[in-house]
Amino acid sequence: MKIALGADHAGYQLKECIKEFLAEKGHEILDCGTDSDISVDYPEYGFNVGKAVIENKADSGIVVCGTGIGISIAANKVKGIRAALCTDSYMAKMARQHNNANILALGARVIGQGVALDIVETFLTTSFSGWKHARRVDMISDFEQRS
Ligand SMILES: O=C[C@H](O)[C@H](O)[C@H](O)COP(=O)(O)O
Repeated sequence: MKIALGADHAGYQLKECIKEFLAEKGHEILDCGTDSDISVDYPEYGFNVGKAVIENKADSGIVVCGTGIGISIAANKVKGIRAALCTDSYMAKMARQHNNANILALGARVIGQGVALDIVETFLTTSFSGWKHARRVDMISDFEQRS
């Protein structure tokens, strides 16, 4: 898979760690920045990853900031993006099975590295269940299109 990664300064270290983890598993990485832990503004990186996914430059995206909140809000402003902030593997599983999330958001100041990598693994290996969940996700997409 090709995965777009983005983070602010607070998420930079975890992004680098995820990058290494994904590369070891043979995934292709599209690094949307930031490239150091010098203070930056998270919205830019959320928008960049969101756009990369919507423009099919990546199959899926991962965004990281201090809490995962700001960067997920930003990514969700890109039409068609369903970014899910997850703090454990169960949430990651549900984000894919029930919500067909196309971006995973993580909080580098909230969870440890081991938990983060478990979440990433679960997110990337779980499929959307469809069925009644597709109807609900379609309701969100329809609302978004009408807005
Ligand atoms: O939701 C926002 C993120 O958690 C940011 O990473 C955080 O606000 C950055 O804070 P600071 O600029 O104080 O490091």
